[in-house]
Amino acid sequence: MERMQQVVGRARAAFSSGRCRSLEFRLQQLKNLERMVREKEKEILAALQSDLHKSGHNAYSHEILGVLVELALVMEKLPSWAAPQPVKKNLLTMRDEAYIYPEPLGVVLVIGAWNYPFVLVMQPLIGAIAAGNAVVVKPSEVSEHTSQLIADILPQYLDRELYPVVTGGVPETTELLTQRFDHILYTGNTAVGKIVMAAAAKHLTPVTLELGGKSPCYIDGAVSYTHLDVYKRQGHEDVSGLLWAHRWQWGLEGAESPCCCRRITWGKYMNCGQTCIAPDYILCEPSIQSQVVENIKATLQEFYGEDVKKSPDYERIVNKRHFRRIVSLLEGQKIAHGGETDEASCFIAPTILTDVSAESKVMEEEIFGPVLPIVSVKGVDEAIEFINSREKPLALYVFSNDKKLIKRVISETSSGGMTANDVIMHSTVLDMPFGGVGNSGMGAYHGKHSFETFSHHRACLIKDLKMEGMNKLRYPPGSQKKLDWAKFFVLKRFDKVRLGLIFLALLGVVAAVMIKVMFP
Ligand SMILES: NC(=O)c1ccc[n+]([C@@H]2O[C@H](COP(=O)([O-])OP(=O)(O)OC[C@H]3O[C@@H](n4cnc5c(N)ncnc54)[C@H](O)[C@@H]3O)[C@@H](O)[C@H]2O)c1
Ligand SMILES: CC(C)=CCC/C(C)=C/CC/C(C)=C/C=O
Repeated sequence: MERMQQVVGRARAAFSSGRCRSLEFRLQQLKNLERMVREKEKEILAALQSDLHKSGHNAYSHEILGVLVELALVMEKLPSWAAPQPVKKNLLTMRDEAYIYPEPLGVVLVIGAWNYPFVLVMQPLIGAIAAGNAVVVKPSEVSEHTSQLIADILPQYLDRELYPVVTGGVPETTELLTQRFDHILYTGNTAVGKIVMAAAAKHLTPVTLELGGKSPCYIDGAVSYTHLDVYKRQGHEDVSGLLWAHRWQWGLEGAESPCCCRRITWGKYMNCGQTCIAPDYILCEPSIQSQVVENIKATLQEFYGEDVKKSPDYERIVNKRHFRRIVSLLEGQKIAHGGETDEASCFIAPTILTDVSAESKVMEEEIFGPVLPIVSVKGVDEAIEFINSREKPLALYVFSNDKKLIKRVISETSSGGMTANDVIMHSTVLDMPFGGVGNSGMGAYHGKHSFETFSHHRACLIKDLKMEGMNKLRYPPGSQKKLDWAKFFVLKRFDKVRLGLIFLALLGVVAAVMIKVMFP
C-alpha cells in the first residue's frame, strides 16, 4: 500500500509543480516518446513476439504504426486543441470574454490489456500527456515481456516523477485502485471494468472503460432488393435459384463474395482472434452459409498457406487458461473448418463453426480466439432483432451491396462503433471516437477525443466592469418590467446583421447624448 501511495504521491507532487502545464513541455515529452518508439523498435517487436508470437510485420503495423500516427497527429494539432475556444456571445455577454479553456485533470491512471499490450498503453498515454496530466501507467501482467519493457524504457525518455510505470497483477492493481486519481482509463474485460468503476466511485473519479463483448457481423446475401422484387412481382415463389442464375449470368455477387470474406477473415483471425473489435460471429441466411465457408477457407489458405502452424503471420493464444477456455467452446459444435489444437504451444487453428445455435455456450460469451460461429437468420429483420436482443457490442459489421440496408442497420441498432463492408477499420480513423456503449464500455479516446477525455473543459467568463446598468435587470428589487427586458435580451436571437444595426443605433444614441452633454 505504501509503495502505491508513494508512486501516486510523487506523481501528484510533480503535477502540482506545474511543469507539465506548458505546451512546450508536453510537446517535448511527446517528442521523447516518439524517439523512444523509434530507438527501441527492435526491443518492442521482440517483446511482442515473446508474449503473443506476433511477427515483426504484424507487430509493427498493429502496434507501432498506430502509436507513431497518433503521435504525429497530436504533435501537429496540440497547439490548436489546447488554445482557449471562444464561444458565441449574446446581448448580455457582448462586451465580455467568454471561452472554453481546456485544462489538465491532474493524475491519470491508465490500465492496459494484454492483447495489444504496447498500443493499448501508449495511445491513452499520448492523449493524457498532451492534455497536460501526470500519468501512472499500469500495463497488463499477462503480457509480461511487453509490460517489463515498458517499465524499463519509459523512464529513460520521459519525466520519471510525472509518468511512473507500475508492474504487477491483480494485488498491485487492487492496491493502486485505492489511491485517488483524477481520471482512470481502463482497457479489459467487463467484469473487471465494474471493479475499476466501483473503486473509482469512492473518490468520485471519472472513468473511461474500454471493454469488450460479442461484435456481430451480418452478411446480406441478396444480390439486391430490386432484383428480388422483380422476380417476386413476376410471381416466382422461390427466388434463390433465380438469384444464383442471375449472378452467374451478370456476374453480380452478394456480400458473401470472396472480397467480403477476405476482409472478415483478416479481422477475425488477426492476433489469433484476440482483438476487442474482431467480428465475433457471423449472421447470414442459410442459403449462403456454405459459400461463406468456402470463401473464408480459400482466404485462410491465401493468408497462412497449407500449414497455418508454420505461418509467421499467425499468432498464438496468450496462455493456457485462455487456451482451455476457447477449446471448451468447441464442444458439441459442427466444425466446418479447423479445430486442430496444441496445448503445449497454445495453438488453435483458424476454425469455422456452422449451424450454430443462438443458445450455445460459444454464443454466450466473447470468444476472443480464432473461432468463428455462423448463426442463421432469415434476413436483415431477424439480424437486427438478434443484435438488439443482446448486450450492446463494441463493434458492429454489415456487408451489403445495398446502402439503404446498411443505413437501416445503423439506425436500428447500437454499438460502440461500426464499419460497413469491412471490419476493424473504423478504429484506425483517428478523427472518430473509439469506445464502447452500454456493456462494451463508456467514454472514448483516439486523436482529439483523447485530448478531450483527459481535459476538463473549463467555462471561463471575464466580465466587463462597465455597463452596470444592464446588470440592474438581475438585481433586486424585481419587477415585471425588468423581467420583460431580461426576456427580451436572453430569449431574442439576433443574427450578425441585426446585431450590427442595433450596435450602430446604440452608437448613434450615445453620440447624441454626448453631444448634448458637451454642447448644452
Ligand atoms: N475496448 C478496447 O479497446 C479493448 C481492447 C483490448 C481488450 N479489450 C477487452 O478486454 C478483454 C480482454 O482483456 P483482459 O481483461 O483479459 O485483460 P487483462 O487480463 O490484461 O486485464 C486488464 C487489466 O486489468 C487488470 N486486472 C485484472 N483483474 C483485475 C482485478 N480483479 N482487479 C483490478 N485489476 C485487474 C490487469 O492487471 C490488467 O492490467 C476482452 O473482453 C476484450 O474485448 C477491450
Ligand atoms: C489497419 C491495421 C494495419 C491495423 C489494425 C489496428 C488494430 C487492430 C489495432 C489494435 C488496437 C485495438 C483497438 C485493439 C483491441 O483489442
